[in-house]
Amino acid sequence: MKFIITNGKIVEKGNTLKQVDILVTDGKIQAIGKNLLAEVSDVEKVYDVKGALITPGLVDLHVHFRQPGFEYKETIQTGSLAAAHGGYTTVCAMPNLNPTPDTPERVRAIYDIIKRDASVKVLQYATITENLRSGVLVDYEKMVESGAFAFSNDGVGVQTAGTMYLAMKEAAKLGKAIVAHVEDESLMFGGVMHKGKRSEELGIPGMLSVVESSQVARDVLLAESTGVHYHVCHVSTKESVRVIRDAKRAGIHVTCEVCPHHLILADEDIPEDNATWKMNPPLPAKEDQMALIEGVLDGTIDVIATDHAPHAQSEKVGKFTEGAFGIVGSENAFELMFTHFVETGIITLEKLIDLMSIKPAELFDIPTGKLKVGDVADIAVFDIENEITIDPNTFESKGVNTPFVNWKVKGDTLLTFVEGKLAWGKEEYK
Ligand SMILES: NC(=O)N[C@@H](CC(=O)O)C(=O)O
Ligand SMILES: [Zn+2]
Ligand SMILES: [Zn+2]
Repeated sequence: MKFIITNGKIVEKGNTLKQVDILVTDGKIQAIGKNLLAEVSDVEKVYDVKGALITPGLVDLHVHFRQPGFEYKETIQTGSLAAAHGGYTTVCAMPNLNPTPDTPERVRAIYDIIKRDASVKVLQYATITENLRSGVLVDYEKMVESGAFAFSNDGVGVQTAGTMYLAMKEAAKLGKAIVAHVEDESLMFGGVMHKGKRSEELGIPGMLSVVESSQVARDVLLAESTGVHYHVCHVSTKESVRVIRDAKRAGIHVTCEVCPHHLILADEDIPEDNATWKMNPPLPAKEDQMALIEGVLDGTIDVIATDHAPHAQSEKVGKFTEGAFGIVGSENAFELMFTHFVETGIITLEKLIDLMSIKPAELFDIPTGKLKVGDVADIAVFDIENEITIDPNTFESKGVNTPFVNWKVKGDTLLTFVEGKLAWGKEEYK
């Protein structure tokens, strides 16, 4: 298959936009240049994107696809199509499933579904411990042999230092990362939103920041001791940012991600006691949000990940204490970040592409196209001119649980190609 994307814009080093055409042949980028249409024959399809932005396909280190076990919330098919709709070409799926991928057979069974159903490249995490909650480590070597991408107990924190230490030793031996959901359950005291002025006003049980940050502090020292690549999921507090900054200065191999919702919303934006705004970690205080932005700017925070966490509507209605933790993220992450961080001048478009595509792939050695001649054609095309309104009716995900309904954004996805195959395309391009 040979096709051309014409009249696109790419971002070059130094954040300059350049108008180009891209020629894709047999899944690879064959040429990037001007007027390619005039030079090339036997092109089977031309996508005229009329000045839209072309980026390397986005890479999401953190999604929940709910299969097996919770297919009513999402499946590998719907979740991966949602990812493609968001411009993602590679995503990493968390293991809080039923059964959890804690044996090689279970990991392989998930890859069988991925092969059959997925629209984008899906990499599956194995659990750190059997069944997430047990203190028993999985067989790290066998899990890696079966294709496990890295190790995470996302959804549940590793409660004892001893278990985390032994897990890190095993992962380090194999050169694999420990990707940590940091949550000390002994400090939860029933909290369901960030503890502060807003939780008091709303009368909702508050969660202390040390629930997260005390485990980050513990874990960076364990990472130093074991030499593992330690990656912190969904960092949300100023104390975590400070500890990670210090750990990086000390030469510890720690990386971390932040979610768009923690950068864009704070606890004071929660209008009422409604589980729409409930996620873990919770929407932080304004000063945490400022520290997260500072962390992105100074490189303490390495990447943006969505933590796409679909739930059924019936699980998200009602009060904070009643609803499930989590919001969907794949389909709006780029447009929210573009609108609230690039258009406002907080970061450059080049930096956003780095945070959402280049850096996550680099940190985890994920083979993916970077929009260079010879690379696999992992490509996303976004309309950054026209404003749209976020409407869950347009979602490919089964989950519509988002607090961003009716928000006006720019950066709507037009096309997503995975290894040269159209994974998602707006009606007019099909
Ligand atoms: N983020 C959430 O609020 N929920 C996630 C679990 C997690 O990411 O910790 C989920 O699986 O629903
Ligand atoms: Zn988590
Ligand atoms: Zn998660």
